[in-house]
Amino acid sequence: MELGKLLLRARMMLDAAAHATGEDEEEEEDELVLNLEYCSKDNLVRAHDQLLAHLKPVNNLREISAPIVIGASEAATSSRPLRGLRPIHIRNLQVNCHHQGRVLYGELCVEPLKMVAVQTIVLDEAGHAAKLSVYNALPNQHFVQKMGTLFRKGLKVAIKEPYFKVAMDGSLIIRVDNPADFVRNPKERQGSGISDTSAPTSSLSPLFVTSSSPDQPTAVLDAHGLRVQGNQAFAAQDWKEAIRLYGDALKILLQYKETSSFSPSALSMSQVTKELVLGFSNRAEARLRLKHFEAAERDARKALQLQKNHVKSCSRRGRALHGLHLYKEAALCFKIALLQMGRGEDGMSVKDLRSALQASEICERQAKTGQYDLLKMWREVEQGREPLCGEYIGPVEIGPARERSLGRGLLVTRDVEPGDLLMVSKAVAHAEVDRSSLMTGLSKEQISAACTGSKSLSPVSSTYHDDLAFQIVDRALSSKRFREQVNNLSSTDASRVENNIPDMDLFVPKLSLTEQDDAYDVEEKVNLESFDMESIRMATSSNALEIAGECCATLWLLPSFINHSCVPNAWWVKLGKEALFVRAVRHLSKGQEVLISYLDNPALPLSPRASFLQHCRGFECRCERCSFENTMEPFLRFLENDAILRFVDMAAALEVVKSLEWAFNNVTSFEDEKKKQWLRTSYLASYTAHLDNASFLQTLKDIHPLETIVRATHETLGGSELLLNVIRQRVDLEECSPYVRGIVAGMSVCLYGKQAPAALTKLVALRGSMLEKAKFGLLATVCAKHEESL
Ligand SMILES: C[S@@+](CC[C@H](N)C(=O)[O-])C[C@H]1O[C@@H](n2cnc3c(N)ncnc32)[C@H](O)[C@@H]1O
Repeated sequence: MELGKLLLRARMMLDAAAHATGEDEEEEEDELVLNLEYCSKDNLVRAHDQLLAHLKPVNNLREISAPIVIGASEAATSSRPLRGLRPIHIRNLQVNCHHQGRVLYGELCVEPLKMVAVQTIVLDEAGHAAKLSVYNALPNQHFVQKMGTLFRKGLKVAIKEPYFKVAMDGSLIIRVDNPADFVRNPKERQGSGISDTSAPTSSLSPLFVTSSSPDQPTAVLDAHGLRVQGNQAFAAQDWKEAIRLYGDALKILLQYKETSSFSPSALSMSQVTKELVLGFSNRAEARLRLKHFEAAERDARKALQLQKNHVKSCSRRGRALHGLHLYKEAALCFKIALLQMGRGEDGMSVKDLRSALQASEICERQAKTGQYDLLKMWREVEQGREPLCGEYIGPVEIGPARERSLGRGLLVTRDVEPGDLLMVSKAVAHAEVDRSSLMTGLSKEQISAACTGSKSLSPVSSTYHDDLAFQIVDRALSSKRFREQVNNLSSTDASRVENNIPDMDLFVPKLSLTEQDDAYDVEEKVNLESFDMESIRMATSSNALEIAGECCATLWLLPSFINHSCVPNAWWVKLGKEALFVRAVRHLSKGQEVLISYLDNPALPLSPRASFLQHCRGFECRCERCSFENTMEPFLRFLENDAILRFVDMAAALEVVKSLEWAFNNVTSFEDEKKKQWLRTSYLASYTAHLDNASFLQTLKDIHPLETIVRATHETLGGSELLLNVIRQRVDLEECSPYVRGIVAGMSVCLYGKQAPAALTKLVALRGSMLEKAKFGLLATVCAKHEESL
């Protein structure tokens, strides 16, 4: 006790002296030394040997089963590579200090003894000694038996970022919590004397390569330490760090296995195998959290190859296969896991496994039949839950776009009817921004652009795309198949990819068991030449769907081949965060290209449509509606000038409608019936502004406003959730003509597929109220802010 106090006092005096002279820590080192009496080898060794003699019977009997203090570390653990750590001597250690960026090189100079931790003494190259306690180093009886070898007298060691402290008995010790910080036979210090630490190291973990002939316990011990650290990172939800640490542990074990294959010791190999199973299985779980399904599946499969009854790995493989839309295979894994349950494996719940199995079976049915209970699913979304939804690929394939310059497109492989489901796709990346942050710092211009729907609502649009790109790159680094899928998406210029029509097989769920993928795990060598961050960012900004009303952007793979048109023949509806339903809204003949509107609201005039596509998707639309409206630009500009306040000014809206209807009767270029419908759709907001205004309806009685706009919208867009909602709120459908009721029913089928009429009416009502809450709620907030700022 006295020894420690004395030493502390000496330390404090030296600290105070150093502060008084204003020296910085780097230069203090040579003056600030411990009282050398307390790091004399002879004193420490004598005391240690006495204790060892006293405890010898116990240590010899190897009966010590003191608890392993995993995770109970007082000091931050390090396990940084040796390369880059600067050497430090015992005499320069500071009490209660974790010497970051430093490494202590030395040699063990006593036989170890086992208390809660392994106790030994380290002698540094300057001839000073210190007590050393290594925790968590003997995780089970097997290691306890090997203690004499693992901590043998004379062993050269390196202690990374040493933590020097006063022990419970008042003596000073170096405490190591993470066994990976205790390096045996460090390569960098095989010479003698302190030199700088720039010795080259291989790309493999320094823990492994530093052992010139890796003995098994050393390898397993180091790997175990890294896995424990991986578990700590996992508990802190640092999935990427956990993956890295588990990966380092696996590298050590795999290399050991390879080099020791000629002289396997049964016991040590089973230890290595056990560590490998846990390493692969835990890494699979961390990868599942990041939705890196390909790599997670691979890890869980490897764990199962080593131990086929490992229930956790089986369940993890099931979850990964489910994420890859291989529902049948996933269900099989859950069934096997359920069969294996209760045979010694803990930490798994039968209930969870059963519900995972049920989920995969439901998705399997959906994926096979294309039948979904939409009402149930939407209700779940309304309650904030992500509905169970399997991916479905219907009658579609990738092919050349109808216009060469548009590159590739998605074509139907058979005739389809309005309302037929073409596909249900699950997102590969999703990014959201917090609405409150969105509202602060918006300029007036951004607010009015948001009100007209002409631009991304968000001034942080680029944040979405960065976020999406990071998610994609991370997953792609661990999967060749995913890399290929992403590499095949168009970047902003579709014409560059016009001749590259990828095989549909690449986008159909399939298990990739290629050796090459496995090599990425071990070597971490990924060819990034055609896969840099910038091209991924381009691909996300040109393919992700940005939904202003929900403050989010999402990327799907196969739907990314669908080109845009302001007169679409298909419609997509996002259900929850991840599922995208694509339906035909017209009859399409086999081989015809599927065209969708990328706009959240395509019932807008030319200029906001063009501005949105340019701003958010980076292209100028060449569809027939835009081409026509471009030729009418001067007239339309005149309308927009008049209608600048059309969202708040009823009179202006009426003027727009009157001018258009006048032009349809008097200007020859507007005679074509189809073009009239396009323009009415472009000015839908002006028409609907007066839907429940009797005098307006009277003024335009010649054109029957309601009939006119439902027909125009149906013919131009197929369906519009916005219009259906306006009608639901402001018009009594029972009192409308059968013609209007027929078109409204037709639009509902286009949007939600063929359903019983009662289910369709409920769906329209449910979606209407949800849209109001989400999109109109947000727009109302933006408009209120706009009014405030006026
Ligand atoms: C999501 S991708 C569609 C698939 C793309 N054509 C391909 O080959 O991969 C979007 C890109 O297609 C092109 N594109 C789609 N619709 C277009 C349209 N109506 N007018 C002009 N370019 C269009 C643009 O280059 C846009 O950036």
